[in-house]
Amino acid sequence: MQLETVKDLDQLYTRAFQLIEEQKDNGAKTFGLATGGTMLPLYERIRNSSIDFSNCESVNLDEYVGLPKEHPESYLSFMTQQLFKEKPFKNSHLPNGEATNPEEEAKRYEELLQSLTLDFQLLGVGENGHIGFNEPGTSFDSETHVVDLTPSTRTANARFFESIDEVPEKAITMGIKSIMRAKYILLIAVGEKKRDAIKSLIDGNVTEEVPVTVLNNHSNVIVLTDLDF
Ligand SMILES: N[C@@H]1[C@@H](O)[C@H](O)[C@@H](COP(=O)(O)O)O[C@@H]1O
Repeated sequence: MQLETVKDLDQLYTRAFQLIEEQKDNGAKTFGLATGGTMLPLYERIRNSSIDFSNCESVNLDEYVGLPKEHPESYLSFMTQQLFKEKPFKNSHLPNGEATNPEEEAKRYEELLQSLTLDFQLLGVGENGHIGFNEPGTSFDSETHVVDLTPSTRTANARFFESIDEVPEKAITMGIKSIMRAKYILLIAVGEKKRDAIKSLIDGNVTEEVPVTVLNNHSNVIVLTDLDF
């Protein structure tokens, strides 16, 4: 794992953009994308650049279950607004959170992922160390599945909704194993709230209790953060 601390956020996102561009120039065709506040300045950078993804595919990590696609906080809406509208990919895939049978949908999404080669995966991290929506305790062998969101994750994400009651209770997420198949992973962690999660990652004690620590088992990970350790 390569850790890069960049104090200045403007420089941090410039570096993140540069790493994505480098991957694309090196032939990456399938990009795993992430949502969350951390990604907003990065997507803005991409929107304002001349990078062209029209020959690439994207797959997103996760989607809320039961939130209408057109809800502004669905991850499909987030991605459309922040990226796809201005920077379309040849195909963009997200789990369908409105599927009548979410378990079947998770299976379909996993099969789709396995039919692609995930060249690159962008990751944020939850305050409790979750990646995608793989909450603490998720098996490292997990593939795409339906999850019950923890109270701490629902509380953290409540800032995007009118009230916590509106935050969905379930989501479909790529599993830890699905994420670990990516050839190259870029994790971005900004702000003190992410300190405990990144500290656990750096300490190297790999445990399912802190999902992000699994990245110690991957040979091609870069962690970009504004935190000093
Ligand atoms: N499912 C997403 C994660 O993929 C993301 O990493 C996390 C952190 O979000 P933020 O960047 O807003 O802190 O939020 C959500 O739970």
